[in-house]
Amino acid sequence: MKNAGFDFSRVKALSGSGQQHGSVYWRKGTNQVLRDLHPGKSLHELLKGGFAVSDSPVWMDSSTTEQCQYLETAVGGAQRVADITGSRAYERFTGNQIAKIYKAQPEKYEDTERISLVSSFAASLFLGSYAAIDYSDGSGMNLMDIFSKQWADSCLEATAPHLEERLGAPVHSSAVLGLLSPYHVTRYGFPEDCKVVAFTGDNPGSLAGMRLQEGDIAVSLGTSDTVFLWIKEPRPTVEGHIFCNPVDRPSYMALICYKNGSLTRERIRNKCAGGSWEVFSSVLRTTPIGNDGNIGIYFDAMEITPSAVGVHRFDKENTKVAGFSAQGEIRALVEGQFLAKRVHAEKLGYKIIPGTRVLATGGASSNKDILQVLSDVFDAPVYTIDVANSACLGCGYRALQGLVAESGVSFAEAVRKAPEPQLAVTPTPGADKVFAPLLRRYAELEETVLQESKQ
Ligand SMILES: Nc1ncnc2c1ncn2[C@@H]1O[C@H](COP(=O)(O)OP(=O)(O)O)[C@@H](O)[C@H]1O
Ligand SMILES: O=C(CO)[C@@H](O)[C@H](O)COP(=O)(O)O
Repeated sequence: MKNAGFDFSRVKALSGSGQQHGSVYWRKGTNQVLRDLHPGKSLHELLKGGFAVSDSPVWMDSSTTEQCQYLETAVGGAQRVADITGSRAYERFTGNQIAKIYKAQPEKYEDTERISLVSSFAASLFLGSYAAIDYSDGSGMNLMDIFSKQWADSCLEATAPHLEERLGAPVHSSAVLGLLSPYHVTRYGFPEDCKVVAFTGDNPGSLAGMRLQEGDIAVSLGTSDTVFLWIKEPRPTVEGHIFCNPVDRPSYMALICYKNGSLTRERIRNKCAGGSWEVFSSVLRTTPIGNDGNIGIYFDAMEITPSAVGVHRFDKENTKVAGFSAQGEIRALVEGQFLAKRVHAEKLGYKIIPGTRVLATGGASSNKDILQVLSDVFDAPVYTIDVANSACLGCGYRALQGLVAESGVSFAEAVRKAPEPQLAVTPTPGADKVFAPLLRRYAELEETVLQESKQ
């Protein structure tokens, strides 16, 4: 940005977002290094000795089943963990990752002064000291009570010793953390009074960027696929997650995450469409809605929702088949992925009503033919915003909100001049009748696959 001539002197506040659940382990003494950053040197050079753990775990890690089982047993069961933290114990959630590091590498845990999420790590670089974790991203750790918004003692105790001091107190997501570090003021020409607003997770950032309203459903088609909703009265269950809402303090967001998103679409594109999104799209345009009753469930990697693995194909009689034609495979994949999302969102209490909008974001939301299937399965219009990177845009909006939040201005008022989402596609007439029986069948077939996976 500096090379491109960006005028940093006009920046009043900044915020940001990071991939959820990942964790960074700062070595003892590094807070002082952050305070004394020399503007003549790069951050890479200054901080290269600053980490107790060199390979930070990210959300795709699923090696902590043992820690999850321990947490659920210690706290009183899966539903009890969900009642407190918004989610039952999940492998990628940060608390379980911390527990594994404590067990496998106790000397590294001992050498850790502070544990950040990816979001609060990035905020720390701008703040020039350890930045607090915000309530919304903090909800993805299996450590925070999402109702009292404090770390939950029972979860801390089951995770690792002296953890609270390594986490620091969480803050609300529009909190001003402090002024930008002098390092950036000198190096880039930011004003001295530029404020750093709490950073948050990529999905909460997207909720802000899409300006989600109650009643909307957002579908993010990034590396992971996620579905999220704005909710007022959360009832955590053992499926899906409840996070604190990043833009409205009394509200919450529900989130369902799928590991087999774009990477699985890319695999089928490579196998059945010669590696071309154009060919993949043309197949979606020319194959029949409902795929002649054929349904596919594609879990290349162990799925999160539900916890099952493998590729499962069924014909219109629900009989397992070994394969589909290349065209049938592409349609089965995309329809199956969206049938799953609607079935799971409805299980969480979501109702598709007249006026429902589906807001799509993430890399694959640039593909109109994929969005058409989404619209047909949900029987609702799909909207997109100008930029696919809604998490980033949302954090620009949240920086603005942070400047005015203390004077009681709501997020909606703060961003009222921002462009509205644009209508991308509407449902194909008659698609609702095709998908009504397929939704029931998908739910039953998924249950069968889940039971088989448990054997
Ligand atoms: N035209 C397209 N059709 C379908 N998927 C696409 C298209 N262009 C990009 N993608 C997918 O978008 C994904 C990246 O999305 P992005 O939101 O940038 O990821 P992340 O969630 O990691 O930030 C890629 O994995 C790619 O498969
Ligand atoms: O684990 C989750 C949400 O709970 C993921 O959605 C991550 O937040 C990262 O997603 P990508 O940006 O890699 O799609």
